[in-house]
Amino acid sequence: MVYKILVVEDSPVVQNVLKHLLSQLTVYVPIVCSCYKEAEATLASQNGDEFFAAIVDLNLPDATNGEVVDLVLESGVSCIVLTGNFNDDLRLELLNKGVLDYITKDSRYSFDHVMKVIERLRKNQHIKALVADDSHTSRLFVKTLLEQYRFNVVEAEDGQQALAKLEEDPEIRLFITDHNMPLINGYDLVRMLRHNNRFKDLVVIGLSTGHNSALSAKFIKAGANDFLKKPFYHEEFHCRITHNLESQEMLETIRDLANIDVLTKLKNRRYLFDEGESFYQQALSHGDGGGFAMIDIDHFKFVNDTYGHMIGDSLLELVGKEISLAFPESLTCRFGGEEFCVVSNESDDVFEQKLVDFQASLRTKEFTGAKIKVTCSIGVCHQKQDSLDDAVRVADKKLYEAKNNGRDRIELD
Ligand SMILES: Nc1nc2c(ncn2[C@@H]2O[C@H](COP(=O)(O)OP(=O)(O)OP(=O)(O)O)[C@@H](O)[C@H]2O)c(=O)[nH]1
Repeated sequence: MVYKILVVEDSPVVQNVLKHLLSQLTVYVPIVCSCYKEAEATLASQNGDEFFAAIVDLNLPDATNGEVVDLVLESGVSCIVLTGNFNDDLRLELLNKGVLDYITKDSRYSFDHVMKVIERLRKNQHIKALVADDSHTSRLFVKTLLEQYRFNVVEAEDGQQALAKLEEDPEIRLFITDHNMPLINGYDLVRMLRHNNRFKDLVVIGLSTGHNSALSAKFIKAGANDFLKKPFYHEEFHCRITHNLESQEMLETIRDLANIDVLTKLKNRRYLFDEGESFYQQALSHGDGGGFAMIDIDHFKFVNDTYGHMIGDSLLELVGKEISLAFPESLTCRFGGEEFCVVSNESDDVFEQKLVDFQASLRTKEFTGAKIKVTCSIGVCHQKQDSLDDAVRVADKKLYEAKNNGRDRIELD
C-alpha cells in the first residue's frame, strides 16, 4: 500500500526536507505543489480523496492568509499545518476547523513532529477504539476527534454495553470511558478490566466533568493509562492518546523481542515455558486436545558442514515457516537449535494426521538455493499429563526413540 502525501510549500529547502523524510519511509509518495493554484489543480485532478494527508504552509505566494487550509479540508484531505508564524488565535481557529496539527518551523524537530503525525495516522487506521459515554453529544465529540486521526470507532451508551463490546471484540485496543454512566460507572469498569488478564494491553483513558479532583487519581490507581477532565483541548486529547498508544506499542515490541525467535519468527523456548502451560491446560480442558510434539530435523549438522551456517540458518527459517503453516491453530515454538515443538489444541486424531502430513510434505520439498532435501523425526505425547513440563519430557523420550529407530518417523506415547 502506498500513501500519497500532498505538500503545499513554496520554500525549496522545506520542500526538499519533506520529500526526503517522506521518501525515506517507502510507503509514502510526496506530491509537491509550490502555490495555491497548483494545489487546487492537483486536488481537482486527483479527486482529492486519493491523498492520505496534506502538509501545508499558510503563507503561499498566491494565497498569503492560509486559504490553502480550506481548500485541503474541503477536498476531504487530512491537513497538517507547517508554518513559520506562531499565532495562538489562528492556531486555535485552524484546530477548530479540523486541522490535525499546527506545527511551527522553529527547529529540525518540527519535521520529525510532522512525520510522527503522519505515521500515527497510518497506524491508527488499524486501531479500533471504543468510546463509552451516556451523553450522545459527548460521545459524538470524542468519536469525531478520534475519526479525524483515522481510528475505527465503536460506541457504547453505558458501562455494561461497553463491557460486552470489549468482551466480544478482541480488536478493540483503545478504550475511552466517561465516569458517570448508568449500570457500571467508568471507575468500576476500569477496575473490572484490569482484573482480567485478557485486557492487560488495552489502553484505557478516563474522562469526566465536574470538580472531583480525586477522581483522576482513582482512575489511574485502578489501572487507567490516563485521565482527562472535560472540557479539554483536542490537542491535549490527541497528545495523551498518542503517548499512551506509543508506550503500549513499545511494550509490545519489547515483549515480542523477548518471546520471539529472531531467526524463525516462531515463539521461543522462553515463551513456551512462560505462556505454554496455560495454552496446554486450556487445550486439555477442551476434551481430547493437548497433544505435544517435538520435531527435530535429521542430520542437520551435515547441512551446516556441507553448505555452511548461513544456509543452515535459511533452512531453519524455512522449516519454521512450514511448521507454522502446518499447525495454524496450535502453539508452535522453536525449542532450540534444530528442534521445534507444537502444542496442539485439536483432537488427537486430527493432530496425528497433521503431523503425518507435515512429515510427508517436508520429505518432498527442496529448500534454499542449494535445493536441500531434509527429513525430520517426531516424538509425540498425547496422553494427558499434569503439566507441560511432563509432556515435554515424554515427547523428548519419544523423539529419542524415533532417532534411534532410523529417523524420519513418528513415535507416539
Ligand atoms: N546454522 C545453524 N545451526 C545450528 C543452530 N543451532 C544449532 N545448530 C547446529 O545444529 C546441529 C545439530 O547437530 P546434532 O545435534 O548433532 O544433530 P543432527 O546433525 O541434526 O543429527 P540428528 O538430530 O541426530 O539427526 C549442530 O551442528 C549445531 O551447531 C542455528 O541457529 N543455526
